[in-house]
Amino acid sequence: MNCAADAIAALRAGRAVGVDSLTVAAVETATDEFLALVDADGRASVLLSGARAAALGLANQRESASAREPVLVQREPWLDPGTVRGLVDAGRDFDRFGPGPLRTKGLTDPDAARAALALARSAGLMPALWLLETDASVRVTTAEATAAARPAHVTIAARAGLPVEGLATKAQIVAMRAEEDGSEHVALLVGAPAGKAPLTRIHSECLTGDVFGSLKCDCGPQLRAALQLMEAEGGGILLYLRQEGRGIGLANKIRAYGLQDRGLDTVEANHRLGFADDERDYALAAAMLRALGVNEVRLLTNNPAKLAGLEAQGITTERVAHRLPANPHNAHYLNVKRSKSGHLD
Ligand SMILES: Nc1nc2c(ncn2[C@@H]2O[C@H](COP(=O)(O)OP(=O)(O)OP(=O)(O)O)[C@@H](O)[C@H]2O)c(=O)[nH]1
Ligand SMILES: [Zn+2]
Repeated sequence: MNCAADAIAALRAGRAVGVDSLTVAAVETATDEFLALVDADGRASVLLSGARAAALGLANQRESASAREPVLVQREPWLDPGTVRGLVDAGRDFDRFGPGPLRTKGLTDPDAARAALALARSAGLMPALWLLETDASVRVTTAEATAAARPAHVTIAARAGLPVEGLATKAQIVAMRAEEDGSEHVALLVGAPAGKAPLTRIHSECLTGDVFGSLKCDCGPQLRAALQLMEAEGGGILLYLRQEGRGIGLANKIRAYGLQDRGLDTVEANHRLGFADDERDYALAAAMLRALGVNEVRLLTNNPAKLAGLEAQGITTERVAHRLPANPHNAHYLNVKRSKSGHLD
């Protein structure tokens, strides 16, 4: 039984989840009816990520608080569920002055709190949770929830041939499942990836760019160019990781786009939502390569974190630059990635 997958589904469905000593429910999905049942007298406090607390000006209220540490907001009589939903939603920051004054309080189990927030991110929800005083039927341990946020073990679920538009070479698609959270990821083997270090691309899911051709990023052109380069070499490996929005999930990425419409850049928008600039991790990519019998790659990327991430997992990695021409919509985004996120030229 995969407890973390159960817990992720429960958070999405607006139900309570136990993470060791804590019981939480997502602010985004818990309804008034549910809260009336589990928190009849309105005592549940509100757990925020450190980054979101910082955006609300709350991070420095306690000695130990830093942008990375979870922060617990004390419940006040005027802090009704609707007000809390507005407070945790960064898209509402521009509408009005926030309610207040808010006060933080100490956490009894910061590790479980951090793990519970990681679970909300795995569920693709805002990083904001009700801290309830009831029991939950779905329970995970801090260790299970933490591992689910950074899956590192895969099993091959299925494989088949796949004809791909624009490729004369045969491709094979291999579906893999992460053991920690049950998430599904894909490897596309183009031609015959031969030699000791095959040409490889680690591609993070971008529904808007990959499928709809969004011009806000460079994902679609990078994906297609990578396949062409692999074909030209006679073979290569594309790992398609379900790390939408640099690991914050689809709805949160679209929230980030909404904030970018208001003038924030790609990094500022993630912080305002309560996330780190980049929530991805590449242990899973390394595990997928190992499952394919590959220990050494030439990696198409401009992102040093991908190189470091694979090297840290013992995959020997050489970089092959992968820069595509900018367009008027993504030029600023690509500049910010270079100046703030350390992307290489
Ligand atoms: N949170 C967030 N995610 C974004 C944004 N734009 C694109 N993404 C996501 O960023 C990921 C791709 O990251 P990139 O930085 O383009 O590329 P990279 O994978 O880090 O590095 P390269 O290997 O050099 O392409 C995908 O998961 C996209 O969904 C944005 O403005 N905000
Ligand atoms: Zn993209």
